[in-house]
Amino acid sequence: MISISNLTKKFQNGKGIYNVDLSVEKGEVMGFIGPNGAGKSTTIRHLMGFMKSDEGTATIQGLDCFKQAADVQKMVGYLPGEIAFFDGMNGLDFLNLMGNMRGTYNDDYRNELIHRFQFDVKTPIRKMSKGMKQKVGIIAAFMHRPNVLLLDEPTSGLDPLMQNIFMDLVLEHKQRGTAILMSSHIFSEIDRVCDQLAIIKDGRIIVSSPVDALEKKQFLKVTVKDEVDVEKLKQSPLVIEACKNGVVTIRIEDNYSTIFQELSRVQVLHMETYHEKLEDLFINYYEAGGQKHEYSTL
Ligand SMILES: Nc1ncnc2c1ncn2[C@@H]1O[C@H](COP(=O)(O)OP(=O)(O)OP(=O)(O)O)[C@@H](O)[C@H]1O
Repeated sequence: MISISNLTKKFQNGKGIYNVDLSVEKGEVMGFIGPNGAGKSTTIRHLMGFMKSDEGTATIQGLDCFKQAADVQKMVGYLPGEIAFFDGMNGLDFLNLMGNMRGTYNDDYRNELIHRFQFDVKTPIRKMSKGMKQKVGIIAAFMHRPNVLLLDEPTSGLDPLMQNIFMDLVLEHKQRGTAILMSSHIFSEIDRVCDQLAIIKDGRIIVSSPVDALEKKQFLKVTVKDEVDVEKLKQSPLVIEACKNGVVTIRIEDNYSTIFQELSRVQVLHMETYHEKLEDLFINYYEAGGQKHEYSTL
């Protein structure tokens, strides 16, 4: 439904996006992450037809995002990173304006969303907090039940309760077959709702993978009695990820028998398991430019 092929846009300052390939199918949520200035919003703006690429194509449901921008913009639910509001409007005025621009109305669903987000539509936009403005943007993006949603940092400014309501909403739309591309800096949110993940850095996609396929390592942190025990473990066939102050971090790789065998040779004072979080995995990519860090002996 969302398809980007070899998309390249070079700004005069040398920044931009290069050879970006992405596709999001019906009923799929793709998390789009990367450091500040990596090119997430630029990619999403091409999908909305706001920018003409130097090379490559972006299509949504078969429509060319630049050449058929008006049709794309009517169809898609778009939440920009920063929403531009007109002066003097309240929330309801803005939602009405968006409905009129699209020419599609679903008042029952719009009211349901207003209720779910506990949003006071009468508040003038100039008096709204950042979170309230974000709620207006979310309702505007979802209220026509689009087949495609492009969400640029959607939970920015939302409190944890509202973040939960938002994620439930994303899961509901995914269930009904919506294709969703969502940029985010929040790893727990990606873990919870996304099927696919793309990491962009310096304008280039460095990882594109189903979230399930990302290898999340598991570790055993063992506190041993003394340096002699530490040395014994270092000399063993176990994969030692780190050693610090008598705490040895061992990578678990379905080698439980070996682990128990080797631990029986040392005096264990304390032991706990630890799962690598999605966040740890990403930080490695962010810092290493696509090269995963290997061992670190602290
Ligand atoms: N119109 C423009 N003219 C020149 N440079 C631009 C323009 N738009 C974006 N850039 C630059 O392109 C790069 C990518 O910006 P973009 O806004 O896409 O990043 P991002 O990944 O969305 O970042 P963030 O997480 O901070 O929102 C940045 O270096 C930005 O300064």
